[in-house]
Amino acid sequence: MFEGKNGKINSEIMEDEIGDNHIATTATTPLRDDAFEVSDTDKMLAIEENMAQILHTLGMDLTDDSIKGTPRRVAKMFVQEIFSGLNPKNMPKASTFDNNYKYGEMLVEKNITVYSTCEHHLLPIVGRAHVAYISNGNVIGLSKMNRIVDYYSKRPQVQERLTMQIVQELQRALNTDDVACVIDAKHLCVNSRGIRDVASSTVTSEFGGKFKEAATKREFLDYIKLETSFE
Ligand SMILES: Nc1nc2c(ncn2[C@@H]2O[C@H](COP(=O)(O)OP(=O)(O)OP(=O)(O)O)[C@@H](O)[C@H]2O)c(=O)[nH]1
Ligand SMILES: [Zn+2]
Repeated sequence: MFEGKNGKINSEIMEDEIGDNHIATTATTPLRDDAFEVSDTDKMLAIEENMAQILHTLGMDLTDDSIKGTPRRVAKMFVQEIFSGLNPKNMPKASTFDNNYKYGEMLVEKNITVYSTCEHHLLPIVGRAHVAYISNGNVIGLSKMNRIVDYYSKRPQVQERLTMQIVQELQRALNTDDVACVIDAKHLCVNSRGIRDVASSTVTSEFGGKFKEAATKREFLDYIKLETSFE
């Protein structure tokens, strides 16, 4: 289930396999069919070579002490850090438990830090995700929600797809449609170059199941407005 198949990975494949269970798979990362045929080590070697070529083309002296390690550093950072969510081996285990205490209200995990990378310019996307679900018999470890956000963030992304992938993965893990996500993030490609609007941020949302209903949506949006401070 962790093999690439028609450019889809991990949960995207599983989503297809459970067929008409609940949601349509729409938010898939565009990957080549042979994306998993090259090892991480070989990917890093190829990226290092290409990055050295880019810096050389820009006129940089790659024998300089300060930048001679840069191609390798960038390759390692791409594969093992900022794009590590492309490798299904890094998919967090979404441990779920029975809802023994019969908690029946929504659970909101808010202010989850998002560090992602815009796939159009390869510049950072930095912001907050707010995720909620209503249990259908299962509950999930709180930190797993943060980990799922982090995993899908560590891909070249557009914010719309990131928002939908988080919801889809939680719907799969919790076996319910009743999941929602709002992301508010700054795109450095908008803030620091191009239009250079440093003030603007982008809000995206995905509301599944009961969260499409006005009262439930309102309750979620009200919770995420709470200013929590424990200092
Ligand atoms: N929908 C969407 N667009 C994004 C996201 N991140 C970056 N973009 C936009 O992608 C677009 C790419 O447009 P292009 O015209 O091809 O690129 P560009 O010439 O660099 O555009 P400017 O940024 O306007 O200078 C830009 O408008 C970006 O702001 C995202 O997460 N979602
Ligand atoms: Zn961009």
